[in-house]
Amino acid sequence: MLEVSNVSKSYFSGNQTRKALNGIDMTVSKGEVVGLVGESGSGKSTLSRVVMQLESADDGSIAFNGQLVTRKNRKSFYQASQLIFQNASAALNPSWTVREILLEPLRTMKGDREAHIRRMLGRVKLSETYLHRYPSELSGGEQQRVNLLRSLLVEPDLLICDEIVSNLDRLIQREIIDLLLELNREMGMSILFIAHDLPAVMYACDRIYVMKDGRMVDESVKKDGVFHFSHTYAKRLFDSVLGNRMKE
Ligand SMILES: Nc1ncnc2c1ncn2[C@@H]1O[C@H](COP(=O)(O)OP(=O)(O)OP(=O)(O)O)[C@@H](O)[C@H]1O
Repeated sequence: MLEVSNVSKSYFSGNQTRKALNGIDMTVSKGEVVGLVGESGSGKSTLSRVVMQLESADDGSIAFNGQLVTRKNRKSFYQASQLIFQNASAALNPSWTVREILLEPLRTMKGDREAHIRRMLGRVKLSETYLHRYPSELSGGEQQRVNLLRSLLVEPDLLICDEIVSNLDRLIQREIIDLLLELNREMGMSILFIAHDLPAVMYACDRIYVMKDGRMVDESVKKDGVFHFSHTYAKRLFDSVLGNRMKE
């Protein structure tokens, strides 16, 4: 479904060039939940922005269902693929009600948009009473549900979640992750789950990529609930949490 091939990206600042992405290969197949981890600054968010064509790659290609994704055709890609960020409150327009926020992505939809929203509210376990509230009247977890729902309304095939549970407490984190997994099972939606929280990634994902200094250094598929890494850095990273897993 999503195929990232040999993608590189450099930034220039203060007379210096820094390679944020260095020959990255990554795939996400239909219905797969894939994790992307790595220390701060390893390039995870840059990769998600390049995939979404919010920034251009210097080299390499992004393909979705066999079609090359470019800045020119990114609008049609956005029907099939959605990106959500960590900071839900910043992503939601504070002067709009939840109803207005949710109507916005459906501007071009034909048919009963309000009915579609009411149907989808249940999926993220919010009631209709929330429709008239403003973002400031919602808890962090509720804001992230609205943010998530806004992305789900267009029924994407792929959801890229960039640190979406980082600011939430453990219980709410678990609720949001379980919600994502339910959507994955029921709608067959693929998920690229970018996070620092290794126990959460190990719990949620079928396969995990590990990035370091702009390179993809390791990859592992979950077998009998366990991941096996071979790269020294990845091993060290995951060994430190083995006794501390988010229990299924
Ligand atoms: N707009 C930019 N201009 C210059 N350098 C940038 C820019 N965006 C990112 N970088 C640099 O690129 C590298 C990768 O950053 P990126 O935000 O992708 O890392 P990350 O793995 O997502 O980190 P974190 O986990 O802290 O969010 C870092 O060295 C960062 O300083």
